[in-house]
Amino acid sequence: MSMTTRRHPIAGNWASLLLPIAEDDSIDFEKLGEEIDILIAAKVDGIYSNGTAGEFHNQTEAEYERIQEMLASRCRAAGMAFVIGACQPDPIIMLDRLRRATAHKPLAIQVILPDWWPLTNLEAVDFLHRASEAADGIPLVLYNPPHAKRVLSPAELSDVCGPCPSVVGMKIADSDDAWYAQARAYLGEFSLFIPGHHLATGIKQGVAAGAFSNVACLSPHGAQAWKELMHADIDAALEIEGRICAFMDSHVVPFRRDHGYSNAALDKLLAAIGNWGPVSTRLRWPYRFIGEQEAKGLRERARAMIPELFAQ
Ligand SMILES: CC(=O)N[C@H]1[C@H]([C@H](O)[C@H](O)CO)O[C@](O)(C(=O)O)C[C@@H]1O
Repeated sequence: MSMTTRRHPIAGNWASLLLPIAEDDSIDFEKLGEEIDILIAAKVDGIYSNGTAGEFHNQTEAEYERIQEMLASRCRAAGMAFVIGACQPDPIIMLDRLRRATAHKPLAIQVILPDWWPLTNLEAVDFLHRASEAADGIPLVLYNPPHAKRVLSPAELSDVCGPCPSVVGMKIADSDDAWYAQARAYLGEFSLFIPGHHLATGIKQGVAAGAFSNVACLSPHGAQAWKELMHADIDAALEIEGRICAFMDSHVVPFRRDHGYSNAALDKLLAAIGNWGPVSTRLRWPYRFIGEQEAKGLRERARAMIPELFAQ
């Protein structure tokens, strides 16, 4: 497949569907419906389910089904783009989730590489071929997070995804200028999604198509406005990025670095700081979550450091 035919228009600011978890550890589906409607009203570029922040690793198959059905029906009615995460560490369950996702006709389906015993490149190509067949024409985005068993370099991503034409994008962590140079050299034909708080840098570098974004966890509407500013005035957007990163470094990252909370716990903290919808900081057992009072304590700080994200 040539560079021009693989290029897919998927891009922009994608909001993560976070699960409202009740005190008894059940998913509150009524609140989930409200959350989807709020994200649709925020006019984000798209909504994606079942990322790490969507706790794909900690739900039953029946819950998986109900989450995707709810997202797809509401997005379809509103004309909102959506992506379904079929991600699962177990390849058999992942392929089954992927097959079931195709019925909803999402813009794309996200997969990871099977993640118990790390795959070789040959095994990864084999897996992506089988996933492409199961996806039945729906494009795939490979999610290779920094905590994956194998974190692939741009050259390795090209080796693994190149032979599988259904893979149109990748959701990966960025790094320094040398990484960006490698990404330009090897991954030009793919839509690359990088961490939300680096999106202005990724766009300035000519590499990022968008982000499945932690900034959208904090403020879906504000993250959308910030993304639009990147196309109008990249220097202004970079200046805001500096303050977003400063906020994350001083007030959010320490929960992981110093106290061992998971990335999903951080994303739910961001949503509770933003206070835009019915999502609390609660994660499903056995994962520990950050107390709601921490979020309340950071609301003013976030608004003082990055007012642009909260302007309506
Ligand atoms: C910093 C940031 O944006 N983190 C986001 C990451 C990255 O997009 C991904 O790891 C690629 O770097 O994806 C999530 O974990 C996810 O899929 O649920 C949401 C989280 O908010």
